[in-house]
Amino acid sequence: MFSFRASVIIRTGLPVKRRRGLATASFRIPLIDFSRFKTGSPADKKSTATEIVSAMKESGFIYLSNHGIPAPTIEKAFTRSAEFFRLPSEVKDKLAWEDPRSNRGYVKIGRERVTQATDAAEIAALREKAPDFKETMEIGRDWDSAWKNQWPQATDAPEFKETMLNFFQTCHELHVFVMRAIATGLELEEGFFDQRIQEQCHNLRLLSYPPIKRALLDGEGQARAGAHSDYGTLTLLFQDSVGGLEVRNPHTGVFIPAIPIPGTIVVNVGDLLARWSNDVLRSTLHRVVAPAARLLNAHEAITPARQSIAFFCNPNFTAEISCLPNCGTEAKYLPISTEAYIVGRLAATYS
Ligand SMILES: O=C(O)CCC(=O)C(=O)O
Ligand SMILES: [Fe+2]
Repeated sequence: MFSFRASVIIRTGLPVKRRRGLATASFRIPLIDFSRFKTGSPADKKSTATEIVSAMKESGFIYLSNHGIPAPTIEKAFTRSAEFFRLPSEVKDKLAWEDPRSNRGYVKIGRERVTQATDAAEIAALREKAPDFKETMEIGRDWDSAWKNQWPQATDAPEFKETMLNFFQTCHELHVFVMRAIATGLELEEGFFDQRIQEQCHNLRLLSYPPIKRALLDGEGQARAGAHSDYGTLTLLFQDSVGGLEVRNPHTGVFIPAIPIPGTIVVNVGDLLARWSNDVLRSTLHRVVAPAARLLNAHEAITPARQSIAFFCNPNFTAEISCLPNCGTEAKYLPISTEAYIVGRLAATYS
């Protein structure tokens, strides 16, 4: 599955005019060996944390290698996810996503339109004109007292539930480590975030981008997933070898491919962590476009199917998100609870 050639750093090298002269806008998504933080010497640990935080200040995106999640665990999650999406529509539709407060269930193609627009009418018009060409399955913590996951029957999707619950837990644990690295890199106490993220208010999203005719993706504003930022602290993104994820260089506005690198996880900062850090850390726009299409015949081309899994990490829903220490002297934003922020964003993007 993960068979693409690896490349470590992406640079656009485009010149950009800054207030004080001309600078080269290099845009990097660095590849960071996370074992140096988890098991390295104190000096290795500190330098890795600093490297992560500087990348999160600059591009908001990193590739993490040696992250500790075994390849077979990821492969199993991809296999079970693919099996789920192959179920008949009638079966999946019975598990439909219903409420942004729950944010659980199956989202069929066209129901979500990720965007930076905030006006509900504008988003509805975009969804009508250029919906996202993807279907997703959203999974939350399974022990929530108010909201229940929408599990398929075990007879329809054997081992789906167990696999996804294990994967959820595994991703949560990695998230805790990455947040420790961020705390260290921000010169906070290493465990600063631990108590603020332990309730696992996260969202595991399985994504399936079906093969589609190239012509359908050629419309204005049309992408497999429109340009957007994520909402929470961090996103852990697992992608197959097809490609299509692009990240916007904030200095030039140019989107550049975040090509799949075998064995790595793409980690990006979400809006809530950017807000928490008073915009010291950057939540960067990204999108999914269709990779090169295969010709069906002389007139039509088809893009290959793509699969990815995003683990959207959130602080505890009741956590108050207000300017972190060491992130400027003046808070740019009013304090807000995680829940108020996330539910507000989700309510605007779904039909
Ligand atoms: O599928 C991908 O590679 C990215 C998906 C994504 O950015 C999202 O769901 O927020
Ligand atoms: Fe995203």
